[in-house]
Amino acid sequence: MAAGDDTVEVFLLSGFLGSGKTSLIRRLLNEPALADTALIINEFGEIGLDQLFVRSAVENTLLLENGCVCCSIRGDLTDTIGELFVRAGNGEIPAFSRIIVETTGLADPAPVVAELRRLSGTPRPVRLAKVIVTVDGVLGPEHIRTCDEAVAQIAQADLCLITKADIVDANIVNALADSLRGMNPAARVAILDPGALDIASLLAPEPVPPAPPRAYRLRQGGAAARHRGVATWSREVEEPLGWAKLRDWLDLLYSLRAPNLIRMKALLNLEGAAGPVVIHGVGPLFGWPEPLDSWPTARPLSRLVVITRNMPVDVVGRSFEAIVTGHPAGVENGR
Ligand SMILES: Nc1nc2c(ncn2[C@@H]2O[C@H](COP(=O)(O)OP(=O)(O)OP(=O)(O)O)[C@@H](O)[C@H]2O)c(=O)[nH]1
Repeated sequence: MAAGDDTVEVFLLSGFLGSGKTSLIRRLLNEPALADTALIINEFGEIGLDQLFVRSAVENTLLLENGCVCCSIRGDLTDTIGELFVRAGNGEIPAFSRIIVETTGLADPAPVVAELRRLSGTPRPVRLAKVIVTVDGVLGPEHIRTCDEAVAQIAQADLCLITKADIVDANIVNALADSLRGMNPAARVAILDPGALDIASLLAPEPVPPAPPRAYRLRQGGAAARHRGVATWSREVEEPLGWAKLRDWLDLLYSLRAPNLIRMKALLNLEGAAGPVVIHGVGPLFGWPEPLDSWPTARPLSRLVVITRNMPVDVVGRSFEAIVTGHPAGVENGR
């Protein structure tokens, strides 16, 4: 917020599925300097998980549900920002001076930017401060090559932030940075430091763009509202799940369908585990299961989300029921 000004700054955080948006938010919200931040999370799929992973900000967090902010729920963002003001006014949530909006990993930020610029009538002025786009240091080049959504996000960025530089060769990161500068010369390109966060640099206004963005062509003619071939399967399970069966299911899914699996995330209530366990799949890559200290849900509960492209999503649900829960194949449990 500028000195002497009660303007609320909005930071729009976009970036392809699994590129590190939620991880960055978790780090940002651990910073005392950002305590006065409200968070709006938009997730693809019917069961949201990210809000559970951002525990420290939970009281200041609102979800944008029912679809992707760039296509199906335009206008809802305006309403959600209004709701933040109402809740802060009622004392239901702490006062805030900045808002971070996390889009889905498939969102085209352009219509969201347009909506934020049109925003009026709020109790305090609201101003879009900048668009930050996370770019996956490992899979970014592949996303740029194959996914219009990733290209549209980079094109809208004021700041492109390369993540996962801690697990990629520096030459690959530098080549990715060069290609981002080529795609959007108006954006600053930075590499996210896996150690200390440079908050000032992340949140500071970006300098005047050195050159207008170069025209670029999307392979399918645009990203917003298209998300072609994308489908989501999500499932909640009350009873604890067996890790061996889950692993068998994941092995089967990933050995047969890896190219079609663009994102998988799960909060798991595993038999014999002391607490919740989180697993992430980003493209064909799978991370180690990560234990959480405590349940972010009211009671232990597994939540799984799988996002696919160009594959019938019922395959995911049927194989899950057959291998993991033992319910007969074809029972409609997925949502
Ligand atoms: N090594 C490493 N892993 C990272 C980094 N950032 C994110 N990850 C991992 O990448 C996976 C996906 O990270 P998220 O933060 O959930 O990605 P996201 O962009 O919020 O994902 P969606 O909400 O599905 O779009 C997780 O396993 C993270 O731990 C990073 O800078 N370095």
